Amino acid sequence: MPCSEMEDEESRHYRARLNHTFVLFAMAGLACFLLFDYFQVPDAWPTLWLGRFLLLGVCVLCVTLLRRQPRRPDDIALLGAVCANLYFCFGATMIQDAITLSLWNLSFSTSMLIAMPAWLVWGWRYQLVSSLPLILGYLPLFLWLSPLSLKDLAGAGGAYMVATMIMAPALAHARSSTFLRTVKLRRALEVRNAELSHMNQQLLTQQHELEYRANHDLLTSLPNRRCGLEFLDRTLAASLRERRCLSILFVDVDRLKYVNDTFGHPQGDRLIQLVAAGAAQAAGEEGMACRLGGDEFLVVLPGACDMASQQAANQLMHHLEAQRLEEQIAFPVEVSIGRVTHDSVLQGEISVQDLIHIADDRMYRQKRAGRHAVVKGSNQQA
Ligand SMILES: Nc1nc2c(ncn2[C@@H]2O[C@H](COP(=O)(O)OP(=O)(O)OP(=O)(O)O)[C@@H](O)[C@H]2O)c(=O)[nH]1
Repeated sequence: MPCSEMEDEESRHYRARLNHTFVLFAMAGLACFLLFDYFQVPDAWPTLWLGRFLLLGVCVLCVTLLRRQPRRPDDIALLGAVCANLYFCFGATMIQDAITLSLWNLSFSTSMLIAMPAWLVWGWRYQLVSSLPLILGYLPLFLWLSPLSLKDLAGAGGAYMVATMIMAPALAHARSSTFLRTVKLRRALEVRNAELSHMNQQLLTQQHELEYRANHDLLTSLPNRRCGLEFLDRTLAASLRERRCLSILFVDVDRLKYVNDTFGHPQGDRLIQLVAAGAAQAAGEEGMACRLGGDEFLVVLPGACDMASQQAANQLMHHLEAQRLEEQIAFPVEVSIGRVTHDSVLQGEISVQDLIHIADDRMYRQKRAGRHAVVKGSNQQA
């Protein structure tokens, strides 16, 4: 829905609500003045009451129509206001004394001056149309039907009434333009807020993507070197503190260059991905496998002593062999693994660098010894 239409829609709903409240208030006011008619205009109260009840009927009709969310709620309120002002003109002609006429005039003028601009959001034209019966009808009717003179009328709030008729449209205009400006600003604010939250969402998505890229290797989706070493650092510290075992596997793909050169780089990539999947599986739920770079991987096994780490290494080798057979891969899917287990109870402190260095060394020893195997042991066996 275009912005301007939404603005109209919102403004209309708001106007309908205000008009509805205003008519209810007007009804309460009309009912309260029944006693005024009875005591202050004893000769004509039945006629005034008849008029008041007719007017209350019109108000009920207005309320009913306003509740149906009409397209032009101001027109309905205008109908009520015109009828009320007509009644006011006729009622004034039935009053016999100047004091009561003053009260009558003041009550209506005040409601026009204060109540209407306070409750309704009318442009000056509507306000003017509503006042037309007063402007055009009051004086002729008064001169024709009232027993009082023009002098009495002048002393009974006549000047105040004239001032009211001039000021009411001006007040209505000021109120209406402020209201429309507020609606427009609120709508603009909502649109801007929606844009900002959309942009925020996009930024969050981008931030997550950047975080992922900063911590992961895109070819294998494994954590990258930095992330893996951070994990090892934390895990080693926890193992030393809790006096638990910790094992790592330094995994290097065998003959990747040969696979690249003979079967092409995509197959080389595939080999790397196969090893990565195997390493992740061997790491299990508690551990972590990361790609250190090129064809090197690190598997961190928290809590794994010698036997468990040997099992993990074997699991990796078997996984690769099984994959090769299952997918009928023509090139070798093999790795050399340098395995280190550190038992903090028996061996005390060790640094991450030393741990990796030992594992790396063992892996190279295996390479030199003919590849595709695990060099095993605790770090003291190095
Ligand atoms: N396809 C592919 N090749 C890579 C990637 N990263 C590194 N390489 C290649 O992997 C090869 C690694 O060579 P080497 O270190 O000699 O290792 P190798 O050929 O596996 O030999 P050994 O480790 O001795 O068995 C190099 O030719 C690199 O260009 C990669 O992401 N994809």
